[in-house]
Amino acid sequence: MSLALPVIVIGAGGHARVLADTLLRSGRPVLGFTDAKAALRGTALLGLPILGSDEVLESYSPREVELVNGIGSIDNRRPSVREQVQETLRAQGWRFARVIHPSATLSSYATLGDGVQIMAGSVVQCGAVLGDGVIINTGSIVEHDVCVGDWSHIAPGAVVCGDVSIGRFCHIGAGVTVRQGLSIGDGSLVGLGAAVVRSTGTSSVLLGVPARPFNSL
Ligand SMILES: CC(=O)SCCNC(=O)CCNC(=O)[C@H](O)C(C)(C)COP(=O)(O)OP(=O)(O)OC[C@H]1O[C@@H](n2cnc3c(N)ncnc32)[C@H](O)[C@@H]1OP(=O)(O)O
Repeated sequence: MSLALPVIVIGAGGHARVLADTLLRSGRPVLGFTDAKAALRGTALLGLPILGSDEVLESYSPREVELVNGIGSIDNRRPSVREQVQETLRAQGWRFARVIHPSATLSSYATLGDGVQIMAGSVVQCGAVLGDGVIINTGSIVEHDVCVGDWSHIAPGAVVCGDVSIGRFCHIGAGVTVRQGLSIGDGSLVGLGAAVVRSTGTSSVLLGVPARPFNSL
């Protein structure tokens, strides 16, 4: 992957704007955003054009441009639009760039999947393994040897202590704390502010301090 290639951000919502802002701050050229809403075509965000729907990508070559997935995720619903869009475009030959904010502290001994996004002020410590499409959002902490599975989102201000294993397609809500050494199963949702003190199985919904399973969401 060439870091010098310009990028197009897929989507034009809040997450997309934060990513574009981060890319510009990193000195990466951004050509603009895609968005399916026809009315937005030709308008601008952060001084960058909304180019049109994803069909506009036909005018560009994957050899000359990379993509950034600007579609956020706020829950554990599957299939997520974020994942579907990226996998569809990847199958067409597009590469998804990683986005790492210059203020993030990222260990050289962490392992990053395709299209990982590490936002402002976050910390990822040595031995961490982040899967494809993972978001480490603003000001969150991913401690040593944590594994975060593909398409999971660590929301702003969450703290994941050492040796935790988080499955694929999980949402770890804003301000959550996860005790060291625990496992959180694939497809789980931890509501904002929770303190996770026990491991959980797949598709769990956990709320509160200490976090308890919640079955009616
Ligand atoms: C950059 C960004 O902004 S990234 C986004 C970061 N945001 C997050 O991480 C938010 C994660 N989402 C949450 O925590 C949500 O509150 C959810 C998913 C747990 C629940 O959302 P909804 O399904 O809309 O549920 P709703 O708000 O209707 O609440 C249902 C019940 O659960 C309670 N509840 C909701 N969230 C929580 C929570 N985090 N902890 C404890 N109780 C909660 C509500 O009080 C309500 O209880 P009631 O029925 O007794 O009144």
